[in-house]
Amino acid sequence: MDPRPFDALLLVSFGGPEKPDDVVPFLENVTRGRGIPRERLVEVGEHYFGFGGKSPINDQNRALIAAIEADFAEHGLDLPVYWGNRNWDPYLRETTEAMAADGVRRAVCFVTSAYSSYSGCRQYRENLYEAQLDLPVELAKLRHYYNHPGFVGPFVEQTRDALAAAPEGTHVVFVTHSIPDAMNEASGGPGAQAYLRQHESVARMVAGELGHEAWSLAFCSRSGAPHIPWLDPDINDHLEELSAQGVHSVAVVPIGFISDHMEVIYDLDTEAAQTAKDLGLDFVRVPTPGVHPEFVALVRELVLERAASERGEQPERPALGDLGPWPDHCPAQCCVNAGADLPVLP
Ligand SMILES: CC1=C(CCC(=O)O)c2cc3nc(cc4[nH]c(cc5[nH]c(cc1n2)c(C)c5CCC(=O)O)c(CCC(=O)O)c4C)C(CCC(=O)O)=C3C
Ligand SMILES: [Fe+2]
Repeated sequence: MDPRPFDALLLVSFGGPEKPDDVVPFLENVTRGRGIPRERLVEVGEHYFGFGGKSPINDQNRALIAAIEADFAEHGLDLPVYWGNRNWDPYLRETTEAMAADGVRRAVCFVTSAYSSYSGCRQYRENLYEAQLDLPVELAKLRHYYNHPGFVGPFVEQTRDALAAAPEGTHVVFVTHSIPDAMNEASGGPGAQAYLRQHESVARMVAGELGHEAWSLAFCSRSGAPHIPWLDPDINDHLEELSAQGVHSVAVVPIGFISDHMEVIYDLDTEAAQTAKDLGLDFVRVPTPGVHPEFVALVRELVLERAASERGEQPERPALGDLGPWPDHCPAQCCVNAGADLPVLP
């Protein structure tokens, strides 16, 4: 259990409002310079207000950190765990300042987003670059883990359980966050479409593992202006299509999310569930990894893998499916956002 050269783990996440007064400033943080229409912001604000002005994401990160600390202790891994967000308190910069004051010099970063995209990867690398600027703390971001057994395994297990309790002929709909087509094109490098390919690979793996042939991939949480193309089909349109094709039962598997974010509890559990109800479709939503022990163990395994790699060893790099393990460092033009040229963590 040798974490050297690292002396801390930093959990890096999105952040979310804790109370009604936080909602508008949070949305302003998220959308600064992102060109999101006003109507969309009002609508998304309503989703948060509908849940008491509180996002589930912060409590989920607190639970994940507690589970990681327990797992580290159980395995004799002596590494303090810190937490910093892009859009809400505790902010990344404040956390790295606290880390510097505590004497941390080299921290490994686990980001709560599993796939390649500007929003889920490069933007975090921009944030991490800024967070460590002029501080004596060096940060290292862990590789993407969408195809790690500790991420895929819980989906396989929990989809199997859901199907065992669901009617014969249940169609599996894998769901992730929609992103603009252009963001998908740029993900993983110009024209690489890593975001879509990675999700297709995970969906194929889970369905293949279960020997389940009736499945598809759909998207939720589209925002942006209507004339800009985003990945589709939208989950609600897709449910209508499935119903028209004679499907009478669906299991929705949110492979794009590591825990039950607002997108999951609103866009899937509230909105898509209502669409299914209106169509007379049986609807079950499969859990996200959350604090599943295999997922918690993934964090430790990735930390030790990267530590070994930094020490010049050649650790095993577990990866399922046909895309192979993502490298420790993203390629140079990975997930570039059109128009922006901000410095990033290597
Ligand atoms: C790929 C992706 C992930 C990665 C998956 C992951 O990290 O898990 C993610 C995570 C999240 N996104 C979140 C919330 C929001 N995202 C927004 C806007 C956007 N997201 C986008 C994509 C993604 N987003 C995009 C392309 C936009 C358009 C603006 C832009 O081009 O940047 C907006 C603005 C309003 C709206 O447009 O919806 C909000 C409020 C929360 C918190 C949820 C909670 O509170 O539980 C989380 C974890
Ligand atoms: Fe988002």
